[in-house]
Amino acid sequence: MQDGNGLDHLAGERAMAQFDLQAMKVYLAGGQREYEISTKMAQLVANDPVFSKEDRVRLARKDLYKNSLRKAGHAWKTILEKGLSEVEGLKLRHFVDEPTYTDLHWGMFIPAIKGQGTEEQQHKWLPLAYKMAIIGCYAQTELGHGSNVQGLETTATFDPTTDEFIMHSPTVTSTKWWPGGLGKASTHALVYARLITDKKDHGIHAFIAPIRSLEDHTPLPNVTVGDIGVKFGNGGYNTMDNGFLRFDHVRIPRENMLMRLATVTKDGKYVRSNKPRQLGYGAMVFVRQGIVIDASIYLSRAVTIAVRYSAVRRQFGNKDEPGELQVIQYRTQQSRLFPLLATAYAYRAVGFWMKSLYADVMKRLNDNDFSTLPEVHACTAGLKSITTSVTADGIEECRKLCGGHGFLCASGLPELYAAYVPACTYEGDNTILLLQVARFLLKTLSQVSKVRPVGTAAYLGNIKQLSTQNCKVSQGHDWLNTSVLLEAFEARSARQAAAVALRLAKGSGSEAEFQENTPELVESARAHCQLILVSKFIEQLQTGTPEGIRKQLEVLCYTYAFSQLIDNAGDFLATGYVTGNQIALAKEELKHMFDKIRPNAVALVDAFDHTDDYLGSALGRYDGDVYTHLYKGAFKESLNDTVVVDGYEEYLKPVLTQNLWAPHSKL
Ligand SMILES: CCCCCCCCCCCCCCCCCCCCC/C=C/C(=O)SCCNC(=O)CCNC(=O)[C@H](O)C(C)(C)COP(=O)(O)OP(=O)(O)OC[C@H]1O[C@@H](n2cnc3c(N)ncnc32)[C@H](O)[C@@H]1OP(=O)(O)O
Ligand SMILES: Cc1cc2nc3c(=O)[nH]c(=O)nc-3n(C[C@H](O)[C@H](O)[C@H](O)COP(=O)(O)OP(=O)(O)OC[C@H]3O[C@@H](n4cnc5c(N)ncnc54)[C@H](O)[C@@H]3O)c2cc1C
Repeated sequence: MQDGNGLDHLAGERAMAQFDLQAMKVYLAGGQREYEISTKMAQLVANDPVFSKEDRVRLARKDLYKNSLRKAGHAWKTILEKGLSEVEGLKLRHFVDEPTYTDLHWGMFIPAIKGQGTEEQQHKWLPLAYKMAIIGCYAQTELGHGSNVQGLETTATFDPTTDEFIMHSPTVTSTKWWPGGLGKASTHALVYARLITDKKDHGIHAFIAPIRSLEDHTPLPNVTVGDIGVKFGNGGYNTMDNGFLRFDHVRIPRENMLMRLATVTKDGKYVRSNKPRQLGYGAMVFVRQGIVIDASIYLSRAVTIAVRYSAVRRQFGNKDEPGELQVIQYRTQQSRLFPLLATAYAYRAVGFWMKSLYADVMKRLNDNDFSTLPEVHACTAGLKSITTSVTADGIEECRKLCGGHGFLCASGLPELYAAYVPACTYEGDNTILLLQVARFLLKTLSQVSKVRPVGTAAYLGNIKQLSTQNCKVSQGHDWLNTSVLLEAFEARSARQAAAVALRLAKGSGSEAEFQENTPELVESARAHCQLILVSKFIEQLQTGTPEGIRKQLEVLCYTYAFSQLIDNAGDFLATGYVTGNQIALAKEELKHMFDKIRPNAVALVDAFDHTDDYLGSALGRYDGDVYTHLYKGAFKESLNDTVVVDGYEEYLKPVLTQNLWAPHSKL
């Protein structure tokens, strides 16, 4: 056993680092100011006992939820008392590190009002929401429909005699089901419902419905509301009160319909604005763009745990070296772990770019320029899908990389997975979102001779060239030319999209044919998104990365790109752009990259700057003192509260003392 005397068991690893760690920390934080805020908020949370994460996986649901309410209330009080800025508040929430009702209030309720409310409505609702005098949630999904938003059943029928909407849940399947914060905390719900005026159905619109009394928090008359039940895993997403909601002819004022995109007048006339109705999905675009950086953060946590532990853990050995080998020395461990490390870096770089993409589209929308909206939708939907799927799988892979100890909650990995994996479903099921990207690609290709594709789809403008010329790589180091690398990803994506588009074009255009081709459409969407990820990672590196970290970032970028190339070799080969030999050369280059990462691995995860408090992992501790803390941790287990277990007298003793076995027994 190691000594547990506060020594840095990873000091030798850290001494090998070949880059400027501090500069990397600042880069990953998004700048010096962000880095300072992050450090300050991490300490603030770690030093406040109310925010302790201890025992989260052992608490019963009621206690877990109450504790989460306590933390959220305390966080809000801290924000007000310390006068924290918006960025500081967001960081504070980040380090508190558990899903709670305030996420939906700030993350979806408020953005939806901003995006879909008129100025007058914003003036009415936003001040109340900003001071949290009301708590809002985002009630879109129903028991019967989530992905198919147009299929929602809740109705909002206008009654001109009273100037009100009647909110109603006509069927069991129309029950709102899943909205976070709805179950127990919210006073108001942003409800997506079918607007009906004069017996005419105008489709889905957004309404603000009060659901609980502001006096005593009881549900308002004819509102049935509650929590939907325990979810996957211990702790994890169970701190959130995902809820159900039914309306029985509940009346709300006409002004509670968000009317920026469409209006209902006092006399019941329905008037559409000239803005695209897709702006009604704006809150989803907002959250999806933020999910990419979140993916990087979650993946980096799992990778930090797995890298540090792999440097501490020793198994077997060889004739050439004394003692057992660190498991990080094994090529198979490296080939599973280092691409995930590189992926966490890639998603960070792309996440920064997504923020600028989102800022750009918002600016354009304010100027009534809707031209980039389809591309931004495809981008946010696609990257949300890819990054969450890879991250969820990556956390699970890191658990396996930590062997048996990874399966213990003390590793921090089971809870991390439980908290993260719903990201593959919420904000749009990942397959549904890839199909949206595929539709965008088909549309872009169908117009390519008339409309020059822009932004992330610009390469489709070169479809002829990309479809005819082949990869020029003849030696391994040819792959280190980023233009060559990018062209491979462009050609593979363009060819996959063109192949499925051609097949569809030859058909009758029926929905059945489209359905038949959805697996290929999803693959082509994935190829397009992988291209975006590789190209934006490269682009970010080429725009002013500090000298002290550039080399390492380049290594990570190649590692990411080569592992994508190899993992998807079947697709690359099938398009005919690359040969088997070229893939083999990329494999060799990837191994060279692993050799470059190896001495820097621990420092590269240190650069994510996750505190021990935030990681909550005995395996991922900064000092690497894994075994002492696993051992100490066992004594916190409630089964060990007594030496002789509760239940011994009733259930164990009889087994041990009554001789129930009989010779004729079949046992
Ligand atoms: C500790 C406490 C601290 C306290 C202190 C407070 C401090 C502050 C804390 C702040 C915290 C903030 C954190 C924020 C994080 C937020 C966390 C969020 C957690 C997540 C919870 C989950 C929420 C949800 O899941 S909400 C529900 C999401 N639902 C979906 O995503 C449904 C998926 N379905 C769809 O998106 C659509 O229906 C779709 C895309 C399938 C299309 O359906 P369709 O019906 O076939 O198509 P249609 O609607 O007719 O449209 C076709 C047309 O429109 C284009 N389109 C579609 N979508 C969009 C879009 N989003 N934008 C633009 N365009 C779009 C589509 O491409 C078609 O175009 P054309 O082909 O050109 O016609
Ligand atoms: C933790 C969590 C929090 C959530 N929070 C909220 C919230 O705050 N507010 C809110 O409104 N909602 C929320 N949701 C709901 C969430 O947005 C939906 O669950 C999500 O959009 C997926 O929809 P669905 O459940 O209807 O899945 P379904 O669409 O029923 O998907 C089931 C399966 O069918 C497949 N499928 C469906 N349609 C097609 C198709 N056309 N082609 C091919 N395959 C298809 C899907 O890929 C999937 O594999 C939350 C969900 C979770 C898990």
